[in-house]
Amino acid sequence: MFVLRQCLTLGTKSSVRNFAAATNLVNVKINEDTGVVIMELNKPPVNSLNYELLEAMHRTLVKLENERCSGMILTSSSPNTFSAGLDLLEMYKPTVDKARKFWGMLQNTWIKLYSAPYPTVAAINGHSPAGGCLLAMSCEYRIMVPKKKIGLNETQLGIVAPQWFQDCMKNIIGSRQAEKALIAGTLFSSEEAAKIGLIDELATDKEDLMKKAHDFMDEQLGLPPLARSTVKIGFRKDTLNRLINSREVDTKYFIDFIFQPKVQESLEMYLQALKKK
Ligand SMILES: CCCCCCCCCCC/C=C/C(=O)SCCNC(=O)CCNC(=O)[C@H](O)C(C)(C)COP(=O)(O)OP(=O)(O)OC[C@H]1O[C@@H](n2cnc3c(N)ncnc32)[C@H](O)[C@@H]1OP(=O)(O)O
Repeated sequence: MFVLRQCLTLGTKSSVRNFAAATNLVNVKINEDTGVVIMELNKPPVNSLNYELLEAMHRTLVKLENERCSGMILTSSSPNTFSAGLDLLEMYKPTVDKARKFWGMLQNTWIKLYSAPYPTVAAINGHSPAGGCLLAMSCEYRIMVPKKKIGLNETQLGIVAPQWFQDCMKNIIGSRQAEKALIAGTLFSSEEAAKIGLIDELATDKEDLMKKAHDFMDEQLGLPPLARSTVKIGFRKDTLNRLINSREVDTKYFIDFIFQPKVQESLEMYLQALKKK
């Protein structure tokens, strides 16, 4: 398998097909021999998750259900950032309809990614705060380049990581560590994240990152797929059902929360600080 993959990546046998996407917000390539898909987020400069990017991801995940997808590696085309998390402009002075549509698409995308039956790896090639961390945590395995930041930092911005974001973290690093990290809104360095198990492996550089992601994929492809996915979904179903059974309430929390004047003030100040950087 390793030799086959090397041949493919070195281009001696080109069986990698671009996956026709309706937008260029995600680049999707499928290796027709192995069925492994690379989904690269491509919304410069920092892959902030707005409605359009989430919709492109969601559409891809739906499409993959009908393709011979054996596994998916999620990464980013940005040189420095995996994803900057939710697009703050979606939460700053939106209309109720726009905010509702945005949140619904975030929920849709997360449900698809978290419940994907095939193996999923986050190849985290840059910073991954808040919603970026959620995407990474929704994959089964996380590998990260050195000296970047990852975590659910919402508290530091005066907002709150929703229950399902929190559940994902708890499932990975345990309740005590998650409680501390969520209350403080900690952004961990890649090295710290590896120590507490928020990421599974540290890569030395981007090349090593993709090699390690393919290595993990090769291991998983050696397992009986039905048994593999049944165990995966068994572990994830409580977290999934908690959101699926309360989507409307979760949306109402979001809307009520972001329309508070204090929250809008915090968002405005944070956006200004980011622009001034
Ligand atoms: C009872 C229960 C109640 C529940 C209620 C729920 C309430 C709401 C829940 C909301 C959950 C929120 C989740 C989120 O994901 S919020 C977003 C958090 N993200 C961040 O804090 C990251 C911010 N960005 C950065 O720190 C840096 O940009 C980064 C380290 C990622 C990259 O740094 P770099 O130096 O490379 O790039 P710049 O900072 O110069 O940024 C480039 C431009 O991009 C703009 N930018 C950055 N991040 C965002 C973003 N998240 N959204 C929109 N725009 C962003 C930045 O302003 C720069 O723009 P300009 O080029 O125009 O200056």
